[in-house]
Amino acid sequence: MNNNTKSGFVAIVGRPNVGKSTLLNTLLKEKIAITSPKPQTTRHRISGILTKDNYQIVFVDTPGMHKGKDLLNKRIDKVAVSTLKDVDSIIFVVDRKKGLAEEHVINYFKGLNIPVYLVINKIDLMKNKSEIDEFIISYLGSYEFAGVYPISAANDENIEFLLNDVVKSLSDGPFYYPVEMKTDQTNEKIMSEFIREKILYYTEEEVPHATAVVIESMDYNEEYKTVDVRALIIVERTSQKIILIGKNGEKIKQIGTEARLDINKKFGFKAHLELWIKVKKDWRNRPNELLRYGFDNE
Ligand SMILES: Nc1nc2c(ncn2[C@@H]2O[C@H](COP(=O)(O)OP(=O)(O)OP(=O)(O)O)[C@@H](O)[C@H]2O)c(=O)[nH]1
Repeated sequence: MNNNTKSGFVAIVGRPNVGKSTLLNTLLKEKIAITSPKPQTTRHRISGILTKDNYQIVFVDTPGMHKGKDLLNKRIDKVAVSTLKDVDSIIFVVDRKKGLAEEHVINYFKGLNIPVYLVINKIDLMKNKSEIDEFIISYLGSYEFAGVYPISAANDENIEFLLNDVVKSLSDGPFYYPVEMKTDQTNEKIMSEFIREKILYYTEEEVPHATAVVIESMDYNEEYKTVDVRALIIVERTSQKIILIGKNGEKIKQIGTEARLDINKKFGFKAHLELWIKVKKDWRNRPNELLRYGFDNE
């Protein structure tokens, strides 16, 4: 490490489903945040750490901000907002022209006095340059952005322009984390998120958002390079449990198999995964249950 280092915290914010977690994974060139085509995949604050010779950026991937009604959604919004007060700059990700939802997020930038980079994501889905220009124009005038970056997070397109500018706005200072560290999430958290990602992928309608996953135990065997994981999947109703189990238990088996493969790849251990499903009525509106599943007032 040299003595002229720069470092800082950068929040990635935006509406649900715009591609924040995909961008984080692309910036880090590693999967640390789960993604899915369903809105509101990310529920917690996740840090991804990018360290190069002379700089370290701690990216904070926030849950998608929107005006939700239940207690869980209110907490998620609160997490995102409190994050903004603690960072050096903000990457604001959008995937459509400005509407009320985007206004809702932009309102939180006012008075912060830090650079906000406007990222127009998913340009691979746009027809031509004039469509991209229309997007940009819809945002001009609503806030003085430090820069505008049309990108494709999924295809790793134009990311370097954004990264270069983010690096320029870092302050001189020491690194916050050891150089080899890529995330501040615990192994339990990463595993439970891998399981939740498969649930999001394989279920529809109300099931994905009525689900929480908790790792109950995790036993490593260093000699044989194996890990026994026991995970609890919480749902709100018996009908949701039945959907998750699937015909002849096929759905839960598929979820378990795919999550296990992700865990093997990430940790280099051979995982044995035991999944249990439990019904907890209305857990998303019960403060004690939220605490138990890791949704504290972080
Ligand atoms: N075509 C295309 N799809 C993308 C791109 N970036 C992300 N996506 C897709 O958009 C969906 C949402 O991506 P996420 O990264 O989970 O979005 P998010 O903003 O983190 O979502 P929340 O966790 O709900 O806040 C996924 O299906 C991604 O594959 C992109 O550049 N192009």
